[in-house]
Amino acid sequence: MNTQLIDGKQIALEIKDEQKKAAEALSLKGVQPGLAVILVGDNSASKVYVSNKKKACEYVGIKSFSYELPTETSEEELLELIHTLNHDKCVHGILVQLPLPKHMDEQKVIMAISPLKDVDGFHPYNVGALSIGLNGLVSCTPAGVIELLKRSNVTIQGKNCVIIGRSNIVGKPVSLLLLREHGTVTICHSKTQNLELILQQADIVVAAVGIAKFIKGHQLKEGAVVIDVGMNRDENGKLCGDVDFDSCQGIASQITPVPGGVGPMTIAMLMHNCIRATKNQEGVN
Ligand SMILES: Nc1nc2c(c(=O)[nH]1)N[C@@H](CN(C=O)c1ccc(C(=O)N[C@@H](CCC(=O)O)C(=O)O)cc1)CN2
Repeated sequence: MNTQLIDGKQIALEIKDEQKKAAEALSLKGVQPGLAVILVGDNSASKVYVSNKKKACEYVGIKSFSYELPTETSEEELLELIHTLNHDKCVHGILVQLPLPKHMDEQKVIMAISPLKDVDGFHPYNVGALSIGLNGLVSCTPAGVIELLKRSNVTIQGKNCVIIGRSNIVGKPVSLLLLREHGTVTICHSKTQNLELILQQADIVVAAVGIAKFIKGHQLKEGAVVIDVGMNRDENGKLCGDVDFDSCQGIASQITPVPGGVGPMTIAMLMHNCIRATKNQEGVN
C-alpha cells in the first residue's frame, strides 16, 4: 500500500485563500471583518500562536485588534474587556488564547464571550448547538479534522470512525462532527478495553490522546485513514504526534504528519469562523 500524506499546510492555505476571497466580497459590501485577539501572560507558545493568528488575519483581510495583558490582570478586568468587545460593532470575533493564568476560571471567561462572536466555538451555547445538530460556530481544530478528511476525498458516511481521546476540546466535538457526517463513531479513552480490537475495525482513526507515538502501524487496519491531532515532544525533544508516523507507512492509506497536519488547520478554520461570524452579525452572505 502506498501511504499518501495529507498536507495540512497546503489545505490550510487553500482555506485561507477562500476566506480572503470572502473578505474581499464583504469589503465590496462595505463590511470589514474584525477579530479581537486577547493574550494574557507571557506563555511563549501562546505568543507564537497569537502572532500567527494576527498574520493570518492580515493575509485574509480581517482587521485584528490585539490585547496583550500582563499575567497579573484580574479575572474581573478580563471579563470587563470581553463585555466591551461584545458590544463593539467593529469586532465580529473574540478570541481568548488558552491556557489562561492559573488564577482565572477559563470556563467563566469563555462563557462571558457572546456566542455570536465565539469564533473558537468553545462557548457552551455553540457546543450544545453542535450536539443537537444546529448550525453554530464549531471549534477550529475539530472542524479542521473534518475539512482535512473531506478535502482528501475520504468518505465518512457509513465508515467506522475511531477517536482515541475524549477531551472537551477535541475528542468529543470530533465525534459529534463525524456523527453529523454519518460516520459510525466509537470514542476510546484510558478505560477502554480491547483498544487493539476496536482499532482493527477502524476505517478512520483520529488520535487525540496526548501521548507521543501511542498508536503504532501494526495496530491499524490495512488502508485506514489516520488523522493525528497530537502535539508532543519525543525522546529527542522533536515535535511528534500521538501516532508513530514511520510505522504506519505502507499500512495506512492516508495520514497527517506532525507538524504540518492538523495544526495549521486550527488557524485556517479560525479565519473561516471569523468570516462566518461577520456574515451572521452583518446579515450579509
Ligand atoms: N483560544 C484558543 N487557544 C488555544 C487553541 C485554540 O484553538 N484556541 N489551540 C491551541 C493552540 N493553537 C492555537 O491557538 C495552535 C496550536 C498549534 C498550531 C500549529 O500550527 N502547530 C504546528 C506546529 C507548531 C510548532 O512547531 O510548535 C503544526 O502542527 O504543524 C496552531 C495553533 C491551544 N490554545
